[in-house]
Amino acid sequence: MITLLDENFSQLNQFLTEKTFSKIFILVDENTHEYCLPLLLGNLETDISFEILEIEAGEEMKNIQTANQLWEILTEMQADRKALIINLGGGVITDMGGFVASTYKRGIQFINIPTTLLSMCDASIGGKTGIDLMHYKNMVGTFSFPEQIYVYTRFLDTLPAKELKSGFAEMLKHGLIADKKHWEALIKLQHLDPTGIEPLIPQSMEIKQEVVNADFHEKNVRKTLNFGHTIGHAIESLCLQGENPILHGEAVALGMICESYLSYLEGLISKEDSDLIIENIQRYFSFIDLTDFKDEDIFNLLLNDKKNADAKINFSLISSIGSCVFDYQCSSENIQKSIDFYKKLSGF
Ligand SMILES: NC(=O)c1ccc[n+]([C@@H]2O[C@H](COP(=O)([O-])OP(=O)(O)OC[C@H]3O[C@@H](n4cnc5c(N)ncnc54)[C@H](O)[C@@H]3O)[C@@H](O)[C@H]2O)c1
Ligand SMILES: O=C(O)C(=O)C[C@@H](O)[C@H](O)[C@H](O)COP(=O)(O)O
Ligand SMILES: [Zn+2]
Repeated sequence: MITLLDENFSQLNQFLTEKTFSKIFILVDENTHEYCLPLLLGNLETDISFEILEIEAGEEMKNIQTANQLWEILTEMQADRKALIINLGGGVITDMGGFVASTYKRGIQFINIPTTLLSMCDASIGGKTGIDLMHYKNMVGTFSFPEQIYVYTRFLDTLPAKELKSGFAEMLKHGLIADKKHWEALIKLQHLDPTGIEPLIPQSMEIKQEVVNADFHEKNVRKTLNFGHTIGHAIESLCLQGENPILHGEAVALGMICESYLSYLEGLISKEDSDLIIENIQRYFSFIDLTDFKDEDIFNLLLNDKKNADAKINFSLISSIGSCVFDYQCSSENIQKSIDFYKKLSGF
């Protein structure tokens, strides 16, 4: 289902020839419109008519208002159940487009063409679609697989460095939860650029795909993909409410620092491993200033995490580099200590 596209996009053209779609809707944001759509259209060979749907770029757009606008446009354009949505973009586009497709007329088909590192390695794979609600991350959504995922890594050539780094955080996560060798190969990279990262992308895609295949609906092992996200999502949500939103990968990097330290505090990993993980994440990611956030607000967000059950916060924690436990409950004292640890380390 994941295909690495050749330079003529022939696998995509073949797919469109074999199917009988009534119409194609290509969802882009302003940047993927400018940098990625020309390449797609230059290679697209199909008799099926298509429309371009463009939204503004950014996490702030991943909400019900945008979804509503897209449902309305599809309705006005009389999209029927044989219509196809092509999501051309990063995780915001694949999450949003997948959500709109999987709910419009109770579900039409969609394919993902990821254009960021983060969406290539993570967001386009696994069928989690959704939108944010009141700044709570991904609160409304569906589990719906795309028909196809087409990956073309040349899209990374125009991706801003900050966005490349954001995707790298999810790759580090894949190594930490499932594959020590992958982690070691990733941290060998001194500078992050598409050429250095590209050979490591297939392994990250494979880790994600394998976990999803084992537990599509996140009843058990899929929760490991959420390592770093319990605290990460809480901070990402708080930042989204303020003047300085941070990127998802930046939040995950912060979350992985706190949750690695928490893994140590809970006796799951040694201090040496915790230090090694944290030092390496720090090499790539600058610290985020948490001084404006109240601990109470962080804890309130943690209490709404999707992995929780029976009013208990369930963490996914590292049990060694390359393995992860889930549904792990920690003392409030240790959770607080892990946040204090980050604050102290960051020096703000
Ligand atoms: N569904 C999942 O499994 C999953 C997994 C991880 C993250 N996510 C979600 O993904 C989102 C983050 O995704 P993202 O980091 O891709 O963000 P994004 O979609 O906002 O893209 C990042 C930025 O890069 C621009 N861009 C995209 N491709 C480009 C290209 N080739 N050249 C130049 N600019 C380009 C975009 O316009 C945007 O400004 C978050 O909402 C996160 O919650 C979902
Ligand atoms: O695919 C998954 O499962 C993940 O947890 C991957 C995460 O990187 C991603 O950020 C996902 O959107 C988080 O999902 P959520 O259920 O915690 O909102
Ligand atoms: Zn993530």
